[in-house]
Amino acid sequence: MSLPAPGISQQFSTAEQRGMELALQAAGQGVRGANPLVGAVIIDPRGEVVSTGYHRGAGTPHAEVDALANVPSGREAELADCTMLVTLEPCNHRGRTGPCSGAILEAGIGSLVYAAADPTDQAAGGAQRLAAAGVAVRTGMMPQRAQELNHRWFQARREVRPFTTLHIAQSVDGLIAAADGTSQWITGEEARADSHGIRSRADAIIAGNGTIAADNPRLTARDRAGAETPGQPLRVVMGRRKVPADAAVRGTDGRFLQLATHDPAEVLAELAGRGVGHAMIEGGATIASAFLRADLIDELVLYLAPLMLGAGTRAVADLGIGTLAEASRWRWDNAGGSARTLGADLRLHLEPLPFRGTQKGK
Ligand SMILES: NC(=O)C1=CN([C@@H]2O[C@H](COP(=O)(O)OP(=O)(O)OC[C@H]3O[C@@H](n4cnc5c(N)ncnc54)[C@H](OP(=O)(O)O)[C@@H]3O)[C@@H](O)[C@H]2O)C=CC1
Ligand SMILES: Nc1c(N[C@@H]2O[C@H](COP(=O)(O)O)[C@@H](O)[C@H]2O)[nH]c(=O)[nH]c1=O
Repeated sequence: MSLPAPGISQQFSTAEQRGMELALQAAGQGVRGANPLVGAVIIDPRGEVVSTGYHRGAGTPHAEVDALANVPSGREAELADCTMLVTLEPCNHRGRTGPCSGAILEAGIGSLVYAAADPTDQAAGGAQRLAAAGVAVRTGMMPQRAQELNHRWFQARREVRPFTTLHIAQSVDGLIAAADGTSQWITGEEARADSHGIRSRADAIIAGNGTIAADNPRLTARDRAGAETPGQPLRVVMGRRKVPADAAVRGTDGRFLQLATHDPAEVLAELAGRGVGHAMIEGGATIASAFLRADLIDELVLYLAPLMLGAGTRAVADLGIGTLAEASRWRWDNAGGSARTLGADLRLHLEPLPFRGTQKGK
């Protein structure tokens, strides 16, 4: 069986289109990070949904495997007559989880439609493998929607750097520290627990030397009881002054790295070389602004606390924008929710506008 060239549209039934729509929605329940958002839906020959699945982040089952696990017991034998709609080409490699192409073959799915091709060398080739094994494989359905869903993840892959999340905990008047430099704590316990969730998923946490001097942070991922969670991220300090020997960020586990540079691209290249797929920037304002100026932030998680400081450190410093037409424009990111309350605070989730080719720093 030969595959159509990606992008060549084919005829798809209304039920298949509805299925892909549901798969895209399911994908949005996941979390952004080292892996893209992916959703999968299995429909039967009548067009009824048999099961739905989505990927919950690096290290958890892929969407196709989740959808297969959600097939109601007793219906497994029907899968040869069913179609799986998946937002990204099924992977073909064994990463932290097994290859999806293998799981699909084992389950006996008869037909598969995927929206976007997987651009990664290790993962690509899943469609060919399935087609070669006799599965009816089609693509060309909603490719733009699927590309846009993960547009910054695809960009990060193309640029060979980690997907990068900027975390900001600020007052309603946009400050991350008071006039005397104190900042602990602006956000409450619920919001901070959420931040630790991001830390625990990230492969590296980056802070600037200013934050190290002001806060002496540990930058570890901890649960609500204060215990370190398994698989700690690398703690990275960006700056030329040597981090003091007794700084908490050094820790004792060897997972500490100082990069004596002010260039965000250099930091991300170094981290990519060390296998970091997801980096989280925890401030302060100077390094956050440097990453923003270079258009290297893929996701912004902004916690807004109901307090005002009037004077202090602004969350973002000069971005080199002189007039409104040059504003750095973003959009609300629905993946995992674009706005929700966490205790007394608000959690806002944003992503850069897709395809903004004229962004400064590009
Ligand atoms: N509420 C929140 O979410 C957070 C608040 N904070 C607060 O923010 C404040 C610290 O912010 P800030 O002072 O901006 O410090 P930063 O943490 O951004 O560190 C700035 C330092 O990092 C080095 N550096 C790295 N990259 C660059 C660059 N591109 N340009 C210039 N310097 C660079 C320099 O040190 P060197 O001279 O060694 O090269 C510089 O002095 C503290 O008060 C802290 O409490 C911090 C994090 C989060
Ligand atoms: N002030 C502030 C944050 N500040 C961030 O947390 C760091 C302290 O980390 P640790 O020592 O590991 O607990 C600090 O240096 C800064 O990067 N985070 C938040 O979620 N809310 C807040 O109000």
